[in-house]
Amino acid sequence: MTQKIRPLLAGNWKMNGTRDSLTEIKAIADAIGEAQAEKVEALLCPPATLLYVATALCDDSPLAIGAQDCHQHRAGAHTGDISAEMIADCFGTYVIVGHSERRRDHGDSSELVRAKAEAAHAAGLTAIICVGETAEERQSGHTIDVLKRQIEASVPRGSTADDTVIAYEPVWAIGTGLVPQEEEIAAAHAFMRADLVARLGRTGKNMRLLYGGSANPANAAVLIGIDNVNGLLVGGASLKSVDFIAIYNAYLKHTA
Ligand SMILES: O=C[C@H](O)COP(=O)(O)O
Repeated sequence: MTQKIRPLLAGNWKMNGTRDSLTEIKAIADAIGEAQAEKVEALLCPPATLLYVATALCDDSPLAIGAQDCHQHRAGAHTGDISAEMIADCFGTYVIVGHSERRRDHGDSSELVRAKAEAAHAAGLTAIICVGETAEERQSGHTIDVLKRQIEASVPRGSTADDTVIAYEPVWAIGTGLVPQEEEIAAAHAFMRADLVARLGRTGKNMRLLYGGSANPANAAVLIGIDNVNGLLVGGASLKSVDFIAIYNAYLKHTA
């Protein structure tokens, strides 16, 4: 049976944010009540330097806090990395893996992304696994092939709708102000839904599929109304509490 999917609004701060920015996190945490969060889950992924203090700030709020990447191993000689266990130890509950900026800047392959997602699951975290095509891949008509390949290689076989979220982020839409046509997003999400159902059965029906790429308060209402879009992964517009809260309120309105 397909259950009602609780949407997820996730903010990814990327390499932005210092202690001064904690006021933004606090403002978001204060704006979201338990009753609202039952309708639309909210998550912020600040840089690792703010993780622990951010979870402490959100102690009385349903705002979830997550990290932007994790190492595939539990511990060891990996200078500069953090493990999924460390994220859980800081009371983080989510981790983004396979973001295109990690794939581009650090050469994360889909196989490595799967190992990271498995590490996240082992630590009790929910993994947000990012997939998406480049501009060249879209122009050459390979969008669906790319999504198929990335999902096949990046999503662990035993994934569940509770421990895994898939984020469709066309690389060319990230931070550019460019957003795909509604039909293009709908087609990508319909493909991902069918592919996940074929791979995972009922789990695939209930897994949340986020859209990410230049989402903002002005276009959020349209994006969240697209079939099989169960949430947004927001970069730039998550840095200011007023923008993130505006998107969150648009989501609440949509679910009312
Ligand atoms: O993780 C977030 C995405 O990369 C989207 O970033 P953006 O909203 O700044 O385009």
